[in-house]
Amino acid sequence: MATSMKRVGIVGARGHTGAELIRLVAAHPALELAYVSSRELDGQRVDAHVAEYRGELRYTAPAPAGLPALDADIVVLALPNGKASECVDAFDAAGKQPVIVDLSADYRFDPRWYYGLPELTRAKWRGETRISNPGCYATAIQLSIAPLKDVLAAPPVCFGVSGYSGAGTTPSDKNNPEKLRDNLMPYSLTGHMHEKEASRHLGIPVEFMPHVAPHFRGLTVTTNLYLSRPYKREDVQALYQRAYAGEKLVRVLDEAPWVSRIAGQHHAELGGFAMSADGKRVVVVATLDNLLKGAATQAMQNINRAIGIDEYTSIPVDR
Ligand SMILES: NC(=O)C1=CN([C@@H]2O[C@H](COP(=O)(O)OP(=O)(O)OC[C@H]3O[C@@H](n4cnc5c(N)ncnc54)[C@H](OP(=O)(O)O)[C@@H]3O)[C@@H](O)[C@H]2O)C=CC1
Ligand SMILES: CC(=O)N[C@@H](CCC(=O)OP(=O)(O)O)C(=O)O
Repeated sequence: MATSMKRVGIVGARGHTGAELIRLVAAHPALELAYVSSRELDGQRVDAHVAEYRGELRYTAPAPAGLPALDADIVVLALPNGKASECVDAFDAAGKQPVIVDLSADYRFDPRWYYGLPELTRAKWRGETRISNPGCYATAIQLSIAPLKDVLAAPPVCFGVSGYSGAGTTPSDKNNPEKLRDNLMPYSLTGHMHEKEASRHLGIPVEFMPHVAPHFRGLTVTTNLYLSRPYKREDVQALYQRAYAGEKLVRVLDEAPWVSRIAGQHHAELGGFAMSADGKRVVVVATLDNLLKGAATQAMQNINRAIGIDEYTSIPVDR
């Protein structure tokens, strides 16, 4: 084992996002797993559940108070919403300060935490080691709106459709394949957490209407933007191309992207740019894999930056 390897602990590693993180860490040249936690899989071998991981590690189920003693350099919290603070408090109480990346919504409104959506907030990082990872829809919404946010005549309206892995593994209507068959399930049509999150971080009000669909992974956000003056389609598209020039994980397309093409991919796609006849309304379509750019891949970008290595290490970015 190379001594320069940083050790990662994943708390909530049985879940969909935890499993994706195990894959990314397994492929990483500078990271190794210190521990992966799951109450349900306690004692079982990791390689029995995540084939990409090769090693002897088994899942364990430490209580939050036991986490600091496990001595990870980086701790990823992949727990349901509302569960992060007991872990964070345990590190505070023990006087330990690993890099903590929280995948839940718990710290997305806390100014003491860095909100890590690198393509939009990279310049705001001040060396914080507490990083709040954005929500999946909130990532797609912000990437869709950011290039035009200063020329809008009204709040953007975003229609979202997610695969059901977005609803995690705790059984509910939103991840029940029986109830989703031949169905599109609307929910939280006003006031969704990601509506508040995107509004807060863009600094403008955003309206968001989520739905969940029968596919497993990948989401689409279709956003209607009213513009304060007429634009030509090529000018809008050029604005997006400029905004994301050099971004390896954001691709600006001509046509509207399809969710079926983004499953398993690490980047987000933006396209469509359908203009109204008067040039004062544009519709932008975004897709991303909610478990990757919407969660684990974005967390890996944030971890890489926090430990001072290339942001894309271990993330496949081939075109
Ligand atoms: N799924 C997605 O697309 C995205 C999810 N997120 C966020 O990431 C986090 C994880 O999501 P996801 O992987 O989908 O969730 P899952 O439901 O798939 O996994 C949750 C994990 O937490 C553990 N867990 C569940 N309940 C508790 C509890 N009460 N106390 C301690 N551990 C618990 C589970 O393991 P065990 O029960 O075995 O201990 C499991 O490992 C959530 O906050 C989610 O909002 C963010 C972006 C996208
Ligand atoms: C389909 C589905 O249910 N999706 C989840 C979003 C997943 C996510 O990013 O959640 P957090 O903001 O909690 O991290 C939802 O709408 O709550």
